[in-house]
Amino acid sequence: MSAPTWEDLSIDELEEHVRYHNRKYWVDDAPEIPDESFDRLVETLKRRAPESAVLSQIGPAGADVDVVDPQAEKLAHSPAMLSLDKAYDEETLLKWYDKFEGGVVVTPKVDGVAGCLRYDARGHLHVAATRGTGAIGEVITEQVRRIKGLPLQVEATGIEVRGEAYMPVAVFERKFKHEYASPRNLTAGALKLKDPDKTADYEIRFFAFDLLGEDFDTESQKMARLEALGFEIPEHHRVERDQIQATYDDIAARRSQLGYETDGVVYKAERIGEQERLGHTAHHPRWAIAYKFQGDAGESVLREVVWNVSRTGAINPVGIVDPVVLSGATVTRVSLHNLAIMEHLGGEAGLRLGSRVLMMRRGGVIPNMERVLEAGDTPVEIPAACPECGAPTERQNDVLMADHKDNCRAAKIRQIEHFVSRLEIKGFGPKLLEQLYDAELVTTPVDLFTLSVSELMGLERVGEILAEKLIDRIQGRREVAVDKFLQALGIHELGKHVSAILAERYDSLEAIRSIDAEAFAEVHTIGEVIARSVTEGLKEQAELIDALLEHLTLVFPSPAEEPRVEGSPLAGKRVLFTGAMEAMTRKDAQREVEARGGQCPSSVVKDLDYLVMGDADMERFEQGWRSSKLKKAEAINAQGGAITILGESGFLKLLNDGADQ
Ligand SMILES: NC(=O)c1ccc[n+]([C@@H]2O[C@H](COP(=O)([O-])OP(=O)(O)OC[C@H]3O[C@@H](n4cnc5c(N)ncnc54)[C@H](O)[C@@H]3O)[C@@H](O)[C@H]2O)c1
Ligand SMILES: [Zn+2]
Repeated sequence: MSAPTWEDLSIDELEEHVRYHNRKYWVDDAPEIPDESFDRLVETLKRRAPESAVLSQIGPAGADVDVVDPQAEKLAHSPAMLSLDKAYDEETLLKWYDKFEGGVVVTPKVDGVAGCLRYDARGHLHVAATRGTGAIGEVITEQVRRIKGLPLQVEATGIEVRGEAYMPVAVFERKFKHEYASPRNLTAGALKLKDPDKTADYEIRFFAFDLLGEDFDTESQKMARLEALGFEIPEHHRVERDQIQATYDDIAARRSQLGYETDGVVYKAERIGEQERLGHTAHHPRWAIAYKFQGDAGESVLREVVWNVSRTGAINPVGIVDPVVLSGATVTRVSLHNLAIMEHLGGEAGLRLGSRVLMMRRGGVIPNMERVLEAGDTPVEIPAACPECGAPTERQNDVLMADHKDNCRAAKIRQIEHFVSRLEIKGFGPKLLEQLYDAELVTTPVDLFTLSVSELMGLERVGEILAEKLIDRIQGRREVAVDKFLQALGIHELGKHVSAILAERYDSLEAIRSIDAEAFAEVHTIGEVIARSVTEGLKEQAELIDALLEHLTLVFPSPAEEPRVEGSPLAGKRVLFTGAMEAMTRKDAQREVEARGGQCPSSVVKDLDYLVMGDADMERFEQGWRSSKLKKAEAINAQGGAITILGESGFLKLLNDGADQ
């Protein structure tokens, strides 16, 4: 199957797409399409409209000056740090090769962040900068000093070294792969951290491949000199015309073993004299070219859409496509996420079977249907009933939902899953629950409480130790706070907030079960819809509730005010908790803060004093992970806020400080 095309776009549309994605990549650091797809897009524009002005605006410079942070200290590059010309086949490459004499040097194209390092007259690193717009970069000297293996002093005077900062794949896999899309974006982020000490945690490295300030006859000599000065250099091969394609094939074949991400192979004229003769355009040197890898993307045809009942009860589409090889693996199934996303993919006409589609592996992993290249003619049928239980479906905003019947396996498993998660009974993931359901050991939440060690041990991959642990956890939840219990019932609209209100206003479950919908609707923030859903839900679940009460004791909050701790450092402070802590629930932590005269706003506000999270999250935070709350707190601090970010241990210390006095 051929590689992706953007053939069906007009020239205006092509230009618009190029500009849009170029900005996403360079300004927002958040590309929406794989590089390969972007390169194809540019190629298509180049072929269809070689004179298009947009072609000369690609790259950081074309994304406007805001590539460079206006607040940052800047460094002017001289000569400018340019892009590379691109080739996608041997023919183009050979045409280029024939323009000069003396062969080429071939290196992998390192997919990182370009930068330059200047060493002063005594050989000390004195300034480092990003490529930025190519003409002007951001100074990142202190961050670059934290790059491991980079010489801070060299036996040379007044030189400039250029190359690529990158994150080794092993580091990405070990520390970041669950949280971040790509090592490249992470590298860019690590080099711009406000606190340069944190840069060290990213274990960034630097490949040098250019040296200014000394003269050489050949590219090979330059590489040898860089190495002698103590720089890490990428592997490089001196080759002639007949080896051009073979060298590419060889590097491509070893791509996954290189230890760093590469997006192609770079060829440079070996003789510096030839390089000077050829010169450069405003965009790239004429003496170098990048032959980019292909294969993470491919075309296929959508044949069928099947529907899965998801964990949330939504019925979601999965596309069945003609086999297509993406990054070396054959793909035939692709999640279409939900009804709205599926419809959006198909444009106005909706997604149709028989459509020619562009498939990609994002970040080389998860197959995704990127877009329809040519619409098919058979509309996808949206199921009128749940494929598992036959309950009628109905659209709810973006998803197809159904009021699943009692015998709907998927919906039942989901109900149990919700129950264990609200009761915080750890260890019961979806796989285990499916096994328990299919073995008819747990078909309702009540069954959990009569489950035995030997029954659990009969399941796949459950040994005695695990079985005992799991049973202990269930038995350890026989006393449960009433609000948790209410949430665990999985009644529509009876979530955290409403459960808390009920727990506070009533002191018995009987009272809660007999509340009057009309009266409840009057309660602040409740209203008619919620009141009706909750009261009806409690009636519908009467049987389940009765059965659960055979096993559970409900705990109501004690109305007695906790004694106030005087003189606490938390008095008058605003504290927000995020994520999970070990020693106490968030709610308990909030009570402790309030007992000390502090307040707990429900979001990151300007005058927040502390943002508190579990120690595990704190550790991740120190390694560069950022939740949206953390990002917001940092943004507020950047504008003069004074939010202290604390781990659980730090918070406990603050709590106890008060008690000491
Ligand atoms: N996904 C998107 O939406 C999107 C949008 C815009 C650009 N991009 C991607 O950005 C890149 C284009 O940026 P560009 O044109 O400025 O850079 P480029 O791809 O032309 O490459 C130039 C860079 O390659 C680096 N490089 C790595 N290894 C090298 C080696 N061995 N020898 C010499 N240089 C080496 C240099 O540091 C230089 O900065 C492309 O990969 C493109 O796909 C993607
Ligand atoms: Zn169903």
